[in-house]
Amino acid sequence: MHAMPPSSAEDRLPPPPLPSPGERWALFLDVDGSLLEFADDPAAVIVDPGLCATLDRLHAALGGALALVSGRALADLARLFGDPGWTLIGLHGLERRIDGGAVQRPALDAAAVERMRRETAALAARLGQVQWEDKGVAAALHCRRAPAMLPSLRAAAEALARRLPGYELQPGNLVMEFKPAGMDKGRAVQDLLAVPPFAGRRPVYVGDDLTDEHAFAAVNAAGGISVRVGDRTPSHALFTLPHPAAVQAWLNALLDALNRGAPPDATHPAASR
Ligand SMILES: O=P(O)(O)OC[C@H]1O[C@H](O[C@H]2O[C@H](CO)[C@@H](O)[C@H](O)[C@H]2O)[C@H](O)[C@@H](O)[C@@H]1O
Repeated sequence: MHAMPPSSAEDRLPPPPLPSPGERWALFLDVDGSLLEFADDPAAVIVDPGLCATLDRLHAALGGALALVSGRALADLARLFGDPGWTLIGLHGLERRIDGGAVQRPALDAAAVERMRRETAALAARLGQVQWEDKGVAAALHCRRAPAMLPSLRAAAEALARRLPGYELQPGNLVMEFKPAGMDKGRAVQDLLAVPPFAGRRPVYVGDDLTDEHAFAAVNAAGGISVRVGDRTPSHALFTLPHPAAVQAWLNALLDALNRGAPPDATHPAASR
């Protein structure tokens, strides 16, 4: 990732703009902590049907150029959001379903995956009060129920990661994640910006966590709009919103602005829904 900027100006970040007339945006949205409030248990987060309806309408108004970009597995995103037609990026960029197409995921070394699963589960059991989240080829060790555990969790996870070939650590909000090495949300966003329906549009990325910094840097380099949710510093983001409720309000304002402007891209099937 790019080096983090100094944090001096972070608290004075402005709220994100709305599109100028005729401006074509591609919208990338992180999930936990950005669209959704945190919950103690990752399986317990709630998705308001009103949010899904807003995202459906934005998907149409943006000519299909809407993606969720998450650390969750694709199957988990589909469970939460009702298997939508929007582009879904899971496991920090590793799993992809672009524009309702086939699921793409790389082949991985089965022995390395199995070892990661076994050793991360054992670490969680050994530490106690740490929740092991099974994400198939990735795993997350959560300490939201015992935040004081974070320093010892981080130290133990860093030591384990050094012994797990093919894996790297992704720190997050009261979590240490083990993910296959070499992929991040920034690369995923860059890849999407090269293909329809995202190509040729101005990227806009909304996210809250360290994993989103990769995407902020990629979006800034492409002349886009990076929006940090909350007040975590330092950050590459150029704009900010305080919490998921403010994100949802901004998404509704964005939808209004798009509907007042040019009609949606009629070449994309989402436009006729
Ligand atoms: O990239 P995201 O969509 O933000 O996903 C990042 C991780 O989010 C989830 O963990 C976080 O949210 C949980 C539910 O609110 C919370 O309990 C946990 O403490 C947070 O770290 C998810 O469980 C992970 O798999 C995602 O990678």
